[in-house]
Amino acid sequence: MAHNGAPGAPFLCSFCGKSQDQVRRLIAGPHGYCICDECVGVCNELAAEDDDPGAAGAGDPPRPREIHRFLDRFVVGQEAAKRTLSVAVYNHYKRVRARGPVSGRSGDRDGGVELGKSNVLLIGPTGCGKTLLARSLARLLDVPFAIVDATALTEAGYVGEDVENILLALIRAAGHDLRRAETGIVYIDEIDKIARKGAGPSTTRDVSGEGVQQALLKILEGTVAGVPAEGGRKHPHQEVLRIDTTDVLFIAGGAFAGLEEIIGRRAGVRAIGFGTPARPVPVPPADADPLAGVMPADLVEYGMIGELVGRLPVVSAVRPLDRDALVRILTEPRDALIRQYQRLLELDGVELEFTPDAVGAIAEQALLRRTGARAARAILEELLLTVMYEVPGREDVTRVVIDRAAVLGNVNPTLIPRGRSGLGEEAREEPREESA
Ligand SMILES: Nc1ncnc2c1ncn2[C@@H]1O[C@H](COP(=O)(O)OP(=O)(O)OP(=O)(O)O)[C@@H](O)[C@H]1O
Ligand SMILES: [Zn+2]
Repeated sequence: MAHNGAPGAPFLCSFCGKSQDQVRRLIAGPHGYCICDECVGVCNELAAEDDDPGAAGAGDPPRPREIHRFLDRFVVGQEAAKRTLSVAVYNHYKRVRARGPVSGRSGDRDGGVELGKSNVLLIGPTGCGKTLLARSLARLLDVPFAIVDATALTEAGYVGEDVENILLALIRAAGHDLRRAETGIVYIDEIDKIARKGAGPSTTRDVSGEGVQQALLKILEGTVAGVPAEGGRKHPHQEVLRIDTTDVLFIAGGAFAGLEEIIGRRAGVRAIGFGTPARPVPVPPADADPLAGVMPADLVEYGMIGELVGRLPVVSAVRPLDRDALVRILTEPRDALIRQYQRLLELDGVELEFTPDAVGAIAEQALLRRTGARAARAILEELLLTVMYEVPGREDVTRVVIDRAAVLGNVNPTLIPRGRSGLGEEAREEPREESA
């Protein structure tokens, strides 16, 4: 290591040996050691790699079982989707590693075998964990994650956003580090809303969804895309970022309302087709998920173009959340909704307590709204509005108890003052009609 001891001698970087006039900046440390700006940069990169174990390159990708276990910490139920995603993600990052870094790649082949991408299509009702699954995967792998809405996209030439803007969202999520962006995950929400016009029950778009689907093909498959650095439309004077999407994992999600009927009809047609079937068509059990048996042809009939379906080879379904699942979502995950509000009130020095039947009542009310766990948040928000309004500044209140009656809106939550410990009926606040 160069040591800057000799008087009069030029200062040198102790790491690379360059002198002050060969670098932009030379920083002197104690005992005559120095470091130049270039070496600081290298050190930063090394440090970033160290605390970035999931990113492409270092180490083995987590095994499907580990991925599943990690997802369990954040997502309640949806076991089928977790299994499928665990395998798809494991295979995806295994392929990425088998090929090596994008920059040093000779071609897309590995020992002559084409390692195709396994982008994922997640179907199922709204608010049941599709986005959460994708987000949790990105968290596990420590890769950049972007959510984009398919309804905002248009094919080139129409008013709206070019599909390349999907990648801009990813680049931003990667802190404008293109190499890192190339290892990320993109969740494309509402993919069902770009179904072809005239097909499927949900055709609300004016601009042909088919064009958008076409435009998505290349990006999903893997291409070097040009992304306008400022977003919006491409124009000649704009800086264009080049990003290779070969290693980007795309997860598309959509509710596909009405798909059950298409699946059912297909299954039914086969059963009552010409002649009597030689063997009876197996009837799925009554409680089976109707979406679980989805075939590519069903998605095409729904209005997705075949090529796009082909580029989303891994398909899985999330199920509607039942009362039980909603109760667990409210209470179990690390950042469960009820825990969030408890923490919030803790900051005011107040303990927030829900009786078990109160949690059940919240779940039941949420079921009625048919927006999955999203409804639970809305209900809690409405329920706790009075509490969150009243409690700050009320030095006398130490505990708030929410029971079933409070959830059902018959009475206000019980505010328990200092010195009292039980659920005193006399402490219950009367529903108030505040005069302004
Ligand atoms: N299975 C689940 N486990 C835990 N929390 C869930 C689950 N499903 C939904 N949630 C909660 O509800 C919120 C909304 O869910 P999410 O965004 O995953 O819905 P989605 O299925 O992607 O719906 P959409 O297609 O409308 O975006 C999540 O942020 C999460 O808090
Ligand atoms: Zn140096």
